Amino acid sequence: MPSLSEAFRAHPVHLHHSHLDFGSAKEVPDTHAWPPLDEHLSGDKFDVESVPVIDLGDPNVVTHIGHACETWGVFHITNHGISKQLLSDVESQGRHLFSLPTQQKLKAARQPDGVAGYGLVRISSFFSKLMWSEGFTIVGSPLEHARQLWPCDYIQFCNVMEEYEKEMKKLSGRLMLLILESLGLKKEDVEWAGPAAKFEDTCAAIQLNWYPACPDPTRAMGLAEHTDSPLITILHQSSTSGLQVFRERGHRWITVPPLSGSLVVNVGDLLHILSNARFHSVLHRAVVNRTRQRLSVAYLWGPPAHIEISPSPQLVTPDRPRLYRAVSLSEYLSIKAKHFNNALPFIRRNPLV
Ligand SMILES: C=C1C[C@]23C[C@@]1(O)CC[C@H]2[C@@]12CCC[C@@](C)(C(=O)O1)[C@H]2[C@@H]3C(=O)O
Ligand SMILES: O=C(O)CCC(=O)C(=O)O
Ligand SMILES: [Fe+2]
Repeated sequence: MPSLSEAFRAHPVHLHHSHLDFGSAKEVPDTHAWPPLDEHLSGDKFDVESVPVIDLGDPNVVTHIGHACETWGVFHITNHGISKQLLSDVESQGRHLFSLPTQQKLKAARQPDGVAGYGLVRISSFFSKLMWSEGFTIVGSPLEHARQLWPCDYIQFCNVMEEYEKEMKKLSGRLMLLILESLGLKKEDVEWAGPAAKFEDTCAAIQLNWYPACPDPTRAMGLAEHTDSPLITILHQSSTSGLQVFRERGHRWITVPPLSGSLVVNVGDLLHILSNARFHSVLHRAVVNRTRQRLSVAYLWGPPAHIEISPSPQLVTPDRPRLYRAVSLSEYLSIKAKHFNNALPFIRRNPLV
């Protein structure tokens, strides 16, 4: 999605990517010290409810997905068809990348107005403290950055990431059809789905996140709370937990444990808009661990950058007036680049109109 860079060109983020050497840190320095987070660490022990697990082969899959999107905005999927081998390959390529010396990784540093490359996540600019993580974003071909990282040995990384992108794209299209059905919509209702509703033309990014072990996890933040902007995110987390979702009901953070072989699906802001707020984009964050490092691989999937997404007319009723104006992913990302977690109100329509 090269046109997405337009969204960031107007809002360059000057992050100083040469940050802490996490491996040798004996304590959390002031630059990375967040207000104490004791609640998140007890998450697992006291969680009374858990994120739904949905078998994509279940005959009632559509009902389950609709219910999960409405009540949670996040769910695990099993029977998704992505091979264990591919998940393990993508994980080992991610580890390979983050274990490179810092100076080498910085050769592929993301530019201030760019989308792809190595560095701190873009949202870091909204916080006064730094996060306990490193990221690498792939948009389109990973070739250019992979060559900077491994001048003579980049092919395997590219092959694995390209295969992952291809499989995730197929799975996203499949999930989108189930999601549309759960909203009572037909594939014909979504013009940009293209012939045979194959969703050939879409915008996507792979975000590799690396969370080193941390001497004091109560004072550090792996990835600060945010919602994802596009339609859906499919997340593969390694065997170490860290992902948490905010539960409006109960007003607390719930840990999403890694379930071997399953993937986590998040509702993004554009799906919230398309569903006229029936589905909620889930607020989530990643916490860190005292002894274990953690890798996660997020695939963020949306419509072509300039296609306008608006609340589906079938979901607008006298009881549920249209809540948002139309917005493209590109425009939405530029609003988000300015207003971050407060972006949705900027496209909210007066409910009485
Ligand atoms: C398509 C995109 C969504 C994203 C910005 C991006 O251009 C590529 C990276 C994505 C990501 C991943 C980590 C969290 C996030 C908020 C961020 O800073 O970069 C998301 C962005 C998003 O969903 O807005
Ligand atoms: O690491 C995680 O579990 C969350 C990652 C995430 O939210 C993202 O990449 O957008
Ligand atoms: Fe996210």
